[in-house]
Amino acid sequence: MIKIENLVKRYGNLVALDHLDLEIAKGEIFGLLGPNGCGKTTAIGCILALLRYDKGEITICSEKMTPESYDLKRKIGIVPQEVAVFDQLTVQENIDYFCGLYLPDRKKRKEYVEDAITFVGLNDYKKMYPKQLSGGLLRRLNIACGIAHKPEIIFMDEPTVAVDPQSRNHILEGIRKLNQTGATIIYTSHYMEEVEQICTQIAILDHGQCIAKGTKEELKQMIRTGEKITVEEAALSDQQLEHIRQMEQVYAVDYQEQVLLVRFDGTDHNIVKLLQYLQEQTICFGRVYSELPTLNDVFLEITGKSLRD
Ligand SMILES: Nc1ncnc2c1ncn2[C@@H]1O[C@H](COP(=O)(O)OP(=O)(O)OP(=O)(O)O)[C@@H](O)[C@H]1O
Repeated sequence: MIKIENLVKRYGNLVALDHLDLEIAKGEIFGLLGPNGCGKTTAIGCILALLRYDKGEITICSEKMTPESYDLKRKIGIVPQEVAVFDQLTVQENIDYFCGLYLPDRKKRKEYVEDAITFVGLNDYKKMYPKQLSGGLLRRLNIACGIAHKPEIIFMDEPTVAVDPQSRNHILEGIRKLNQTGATIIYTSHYMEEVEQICTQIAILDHGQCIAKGTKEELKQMIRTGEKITVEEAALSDQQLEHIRQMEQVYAVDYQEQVLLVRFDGTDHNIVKLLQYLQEQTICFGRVYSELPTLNDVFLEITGKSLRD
């Protein structure tokens, strides 16, 4: 549905997109995940022909996207990172205005605007002005303005930044529902938990390049970490740490301020083996917990740094 080939975008000397290749199939919730400044917003700007680029090819529904591609634009909804609404219009009027850019038919528009208001849960606020809304409700209005014309493809650029947990869950649930009604969603975020929660395909970006792509399961299979076990308040000698390093399936051991973190290749029986060893050595310890790899581990293993850095 969307194909990006060899895309290069420079801002002066800075290469924001460095030969980026991506393909987004119809029906996906496609996550563009990466740290701040990796090029997510720039990629969206280029796809939507809002930004000129230096090199590459972008097609949407097999058509080249240009600033004049009005038929294509009607199929697309955009929820920008910064809330972009008119302060002098009410919630309802704002949604009607944005919907009207694509849908001239007034009667149909009235119905679509009502649907959008219900969809984002702003029924009690439709006569209010943006300045009267909380940050979370404003974000919901931003979404309603982007999706009211029922687009087939929706771009959402970090829609949950600075949003309270209740609105955040409402937004994530809404994205799933939009997808279930047939929309293809392109969702950018630097929150790996959200991307894991809702995205059916994920591309991890770093320095304007796609460093890995696949489903979350596929991405996690690309890395060595199978399981991470943390043991708190454990007093260990250097020799004991060395024994743990030598244990089967262990490939990395980190020990700081009495917190032991052991990474295992596989997922089988690791906790039992580790606890057995600690007991044999009569080592006292506090809380013990096991975690499966996250998308942050994928990013960490590929780039050597954390998504949160
Ligand atoms: N108009 C601009 N002029 C110069 N540099 C820019 C401009 N817009 C973005 N950049 C730079 O290009 C790189 C990519 O920025 P971009 O906003 O696309 O990243 P992002 O992944 O969307 O980050 P964020 O999550 O912070 O929005 C960054 O280094 C940024 O500083």
